[in-house]
Amino acid sequence: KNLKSINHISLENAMTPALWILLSILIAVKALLRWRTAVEPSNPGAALPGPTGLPLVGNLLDLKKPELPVHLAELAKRFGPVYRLRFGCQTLVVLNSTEVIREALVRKWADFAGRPHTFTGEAISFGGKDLSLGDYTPTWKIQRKLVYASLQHCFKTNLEAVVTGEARKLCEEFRNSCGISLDPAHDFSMHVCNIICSLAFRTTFEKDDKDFLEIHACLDEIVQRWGSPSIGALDSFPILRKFPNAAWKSMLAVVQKRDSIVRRYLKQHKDTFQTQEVRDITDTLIKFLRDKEQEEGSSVKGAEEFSEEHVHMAIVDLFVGGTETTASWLAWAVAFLVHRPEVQDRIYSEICEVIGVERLPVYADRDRLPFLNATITEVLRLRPVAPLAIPHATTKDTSVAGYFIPKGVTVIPNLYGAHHDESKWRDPTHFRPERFADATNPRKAAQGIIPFSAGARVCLGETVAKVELFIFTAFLLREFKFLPPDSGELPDLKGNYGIVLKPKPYTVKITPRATLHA
Ligand code: HEM
Repeated sequence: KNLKSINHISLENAMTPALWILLSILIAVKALLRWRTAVEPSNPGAALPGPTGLPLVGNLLDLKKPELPVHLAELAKRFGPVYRLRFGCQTLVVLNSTEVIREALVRKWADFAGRPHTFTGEAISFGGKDLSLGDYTPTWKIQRKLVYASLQHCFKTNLEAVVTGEARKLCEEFRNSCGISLDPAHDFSMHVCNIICSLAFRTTFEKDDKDFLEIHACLDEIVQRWGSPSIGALDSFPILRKFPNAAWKSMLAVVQKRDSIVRRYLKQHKDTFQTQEVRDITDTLIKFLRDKEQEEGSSVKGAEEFSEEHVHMAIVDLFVGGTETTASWLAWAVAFLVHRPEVQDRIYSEICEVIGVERLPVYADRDRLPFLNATITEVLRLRPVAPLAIPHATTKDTSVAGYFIPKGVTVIPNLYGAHHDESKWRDPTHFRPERFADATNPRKAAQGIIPFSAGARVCLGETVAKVELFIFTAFLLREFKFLPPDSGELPDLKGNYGIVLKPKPYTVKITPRATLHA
């Protein structure tokens, strides 16, 4: 009867402002209830503290902050070292201290070894066949073991020679540019990329090589775009995938270009690492796993799914992981050293005293150069180049610091936050290598940082990176002094916070130290 009478009321009369308000409230409440059930199917992180979010978009405003790791560290001052954020249909748990990160990633490593399945991640990696973005599956374990075994093989056979060769070439180039104000970022990228190229393809790029510029531009663009909000939103708000997205379309075009370059390289360098050696190692590894599992009476999990695409993506990962990170670290090291020339002088004196001028530094010298090591550690602390690591996902219901964390939740280890924890570090924002050099136990002090993350997903290139950081820094500071450019402008130490934390472009003047014999 009521409905009938409503039918007789004209639309204009019915839609009075009061009715509009009532309807809007009803829609908002319904959306809020729906959103809550979607985000917390079993009311998981209810006990976890965290900032209040807006309906539907949750903590989007927090996650859009330009200096995200810094902002997340600020939130930890209010909510403690473990808290949650909500974003669309996702709940994120942020870990902000060395203790909670180690508890999760080391003590409960298997619980936190997963990666979130994202629409964008799967689209750029042949459906998740990626080493760094792939979830914790039996096939992923084979992929990781394979790459680890290959890198260990390189490490034992020719890593130091390859790194030394590139450090020598870099010094030669800087020698030719002495007295000129220049931006060293491009040179760092090229020589570090050449290390990966030497290891993977047994070939190197020449300066300004077209292929190098192309692959570098592709990977740089993918890393930059992937961190952008317009692409990130596709993972959190599935509805947006139905609408045209120019940024996503052009990112897919770059991914295609990346794949065609890598494919071309895989074809061109048939008899090197990624083909014969990788296949040999894969075969040996799978045979080993088969034998082992046959003994135990079950088949090798994941071996059937292992494909060429897993090798392809592993090579892409080595390029991305191995170029952007180390090159950015070198650029940060020089930027900080220009601000503190007396640190450069102290390292130079240490090298002269321990190694002398007759021979070149070798990796075995590292324990005898404590101040150089302290400087490397301090740059890793202040500017962890992967400040939020790569998002992890819980593989089962678990807990951190007593808080319940359900299966399938995205976990962000804020390495930057852990390295700037005021309860741990005095003057955490200041560049002071002395904090490690003058510590009673410098080795123990250095254990307070986790720039390579930890546990099942610890950086696969950590050993390679450590050789690179030591050899490059020792070679450069033994031969040159880095000064502000003629304009006198010091490098900006704030940086651009993307997936990789890079310094803003700057220029320096490189001057030779003294006549060296080696
Ligand atoms: C200063 C240098 C470097 C730093 C600070 C660094 C740091 C990191 C961090 C924080 C992660 C994420 C770990 C996690 O998700 O918890 C990572 C992952 C990774 N890194 Fe590095 N990295 C560096 C250099 C390298 C190099 C030289 C390579 C290759 C030769 C490399 C290859 C990788 C790979 C393949 C992964 C993915 C591992 C996985 O998901 O299992 N990295 N790195």
